[in-house]
Amino acid sequence: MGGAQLERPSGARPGVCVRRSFRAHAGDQPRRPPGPIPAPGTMKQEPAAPNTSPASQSPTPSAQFPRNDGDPQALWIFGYGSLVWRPDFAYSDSRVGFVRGYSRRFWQGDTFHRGSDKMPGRVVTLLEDHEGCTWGVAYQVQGEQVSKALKYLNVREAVLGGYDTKEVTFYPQDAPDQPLKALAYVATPQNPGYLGPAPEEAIATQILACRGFSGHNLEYLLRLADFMQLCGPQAQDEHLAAIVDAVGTMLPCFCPTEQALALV
Ligand SMILES: N[C@@H](CCC(=O)N[C@@H](CS)C(=O)NCC(=O)O)C(=O)O
Repeated sequence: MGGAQLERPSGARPGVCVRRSFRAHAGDQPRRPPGPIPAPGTMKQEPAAPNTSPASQSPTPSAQFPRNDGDPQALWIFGYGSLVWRPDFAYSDSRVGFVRGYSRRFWQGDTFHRGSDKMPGRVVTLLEDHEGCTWGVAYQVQGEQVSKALKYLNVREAVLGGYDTKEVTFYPQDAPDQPLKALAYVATPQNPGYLGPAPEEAIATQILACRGFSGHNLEYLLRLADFMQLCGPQAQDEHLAAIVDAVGTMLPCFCPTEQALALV
């Protein structure tokens, strides 16, 4: 099942989360992710099944069950990496928006989905950052969707990915004055797959070289860059853009010129 089929945002956005202070990168140039890659599949939205109490849900590894007004039995799940384009669980509603106080970093190793034991790929996690802002998609699950989603994500994110759960405050892009409590999957430095910081050029090299059961690590990077492009110019992620930039610089080395391909 595909992931986010997001409508390209139109016009100015009421909900803007812009860094309070721009941290220039050495040799910083205006950067743009590459042109759009084939859009991900359509989102799967199903009518919610009758409510079941969250107490009967499979336990989340650590965060409490974030409750919101309205339907306290519903759960919002915040995705900021592959969940943005491939949630692969049934949900009732979805919103594009952001969380404050976190920055997204390609600092988590992945030996299953986008890498192997010998060549771990790099996927994203959230880094606590007072000035940070991370854009993504929040999915609302209700009724029996809750236990199914948590059970699925526990395997995909926690067991296979090393992620733990954390409660975050999500600001919908079109209603930032009505924030929602949501569950996010975050890879902390204590998990065995954590790789931590590296120069963005080194991260780009690793991404170009790795693939796993869910596909190439480059697809993971470019689908995320495509999502950020859809969010509009106010959604900045300098770390992501720097890695995409570095990949663009290196790709010619991986793509022989016509001359090199000329038959002798
Ligand atoms: N928890 C983040 C990152 C999730 C993520 O990328 N997790 C990896 C596990 S290592 C995954 O599910 N990959 C599936 C894929 O690459 O298609 C999110 O909310 O999107």
